[in-house]
Amino acid sequence: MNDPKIIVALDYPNADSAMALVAQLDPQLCRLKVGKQLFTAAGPGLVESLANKGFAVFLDLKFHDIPTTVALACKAAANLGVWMMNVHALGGSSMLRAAREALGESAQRPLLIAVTLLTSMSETDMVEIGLTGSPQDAVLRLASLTHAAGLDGVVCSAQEAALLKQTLGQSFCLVTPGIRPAMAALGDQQRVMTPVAALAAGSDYLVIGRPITHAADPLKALQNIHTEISNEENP
Ligand SMILES: O=C(O)c1cc(=O)[nH]c(=O)n1[C@@H]1O[C@H](COP(=O)(O)O)[C@@H](O)[C@H]1O
Repeated sequence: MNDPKIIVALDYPNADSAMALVAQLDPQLCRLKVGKQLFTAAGPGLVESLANKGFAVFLDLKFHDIPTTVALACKAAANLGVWMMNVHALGGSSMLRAAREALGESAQRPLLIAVTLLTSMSETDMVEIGLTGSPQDAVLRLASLTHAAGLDGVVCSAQEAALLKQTLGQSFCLVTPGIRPAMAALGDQQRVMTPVAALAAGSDYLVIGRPITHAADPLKALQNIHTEISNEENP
């Protein structure tokens, strides 16, 4: 498979534990996501070494700050050779545009996406922070803002994927965490979907962490999901 749909979330406390998993994985089968925990513990050197091993790396640091700071952070991330990075759409239009402009127009630039509403958030959580309307309303509003600012796509729940593809077009990239194979534990995720259902709904890439990294046999868990997806795509 040349365009792996699965992004394995490397939510590990240090480089050694992350690399122990990565040693079992194949860049033809999955991409990798480095988030706040691992990046803070292991630093940019780890990101570069994953990229040098041939993995497409999604640097998930969810930048959210004043426009100039975010633009400079995006430039620094691009210099690490990542495939994709993200910012928070809640940072607003000026921040989103500054982030996008910082990456320039080269064909080799990383994809830039924005987090809409975290998949861990329920309607009750939204009310607490003053967001009115349904999760779908908030995601559509933030994704439209992101689209208008010229970004490549959003992170959203697969539950919102069909609506976003319909409204913002097929080429707007949808990256969906909150993926749970049937019977898997939900953990802190609220708005979840199975891998096959998420792709059918319009997800372009599936971010999967604990169902793979906490499995007794992580490689087998990845292969099982991969097979399930491939069977659905090529029946
Ligand atoms: O930006 C993300 O990747 C992200 C956004 C979001 O709304 N929800 C979400 O779960 N994530 C990330 O996706 C991964 C999900 O991991 P699991 O819940 O273990 O599959 C974690 O690394 C989260 O940081």
